[in-house]
Amino acid sequence: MTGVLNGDISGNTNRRRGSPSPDFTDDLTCKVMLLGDSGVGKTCFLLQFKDGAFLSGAFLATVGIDFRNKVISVDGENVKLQIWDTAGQERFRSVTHAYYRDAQALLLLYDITSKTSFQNIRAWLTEVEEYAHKDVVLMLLGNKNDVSGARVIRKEDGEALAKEYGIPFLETSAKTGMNVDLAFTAVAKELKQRSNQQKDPKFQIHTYIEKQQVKNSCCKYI
Ligand SMILES: Nc1nc2c(ncn2[C@@H]2O[C@H](COP(=O)(O)OP(=O)(O)OP(=O)(O)O)[C@@H](O)[C@H]2O)c(=O)[nH]1
Repeated sequence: MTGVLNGDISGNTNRRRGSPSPDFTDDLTCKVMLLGDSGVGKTCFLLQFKDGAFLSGAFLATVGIDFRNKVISVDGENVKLQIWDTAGQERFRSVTHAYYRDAQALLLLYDITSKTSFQNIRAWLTEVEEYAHKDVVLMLLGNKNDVSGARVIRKEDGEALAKEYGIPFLETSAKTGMNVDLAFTAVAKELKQRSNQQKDPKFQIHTYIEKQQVKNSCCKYI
């Protein structure tokens, strides 16, 4: 929705290019990239997480790539998420490819009201395989789950596709905020765990997401 065309705006001038490892300064810094077709809701998803706000109204496609930072507390430690919002439009693809290599996590979004955006997920995963680091943390997100009347992709279809690729899956809504924090927290926990294996070696992103979803659905009825 917003957008600037940036060069290296990471601020991490001393990082080796191509390394997927999180940075170790005072806090852990992790680069997370949002991917998916134009209009699936990447910018709104980021703004909901960053500011707790939803921008409805006219849709303005992202130009190139944009980023926002947010520090969250994970198990008592600060994790700085540097979140890159990419343009979904095909014409910016060569710009965004250049950034894949530095990302430690990729959130791949489709729109549950758009069959094309779901069908294109396989193509996005091929790009991920080609341009991202092999150890990147990946998550599939079916966004716009608030628009139940216009749904064309069943939750089971999203789950099945994610299972086929062995990646975690969530349905989300950038409008209501449903599972937005959970997606980023799960990624931050996974990256933190990778940075310090001894502390919580048993952490499993799939299990964490499943447990949190059960917890959230139980809380609705309390
Ligand atoms: N109902 C509903 N609408 C959403 C949601 N997320 C985004 N939208 C709407 O979908 C449209 C596209 O959202 P954006 O966030 O700009 O999409 P994008 O993926 O960033 O698009 P590009 O920048 O072109 O890649 C906007 O009109 C948003 O208001 C959601 O969760 N629910």
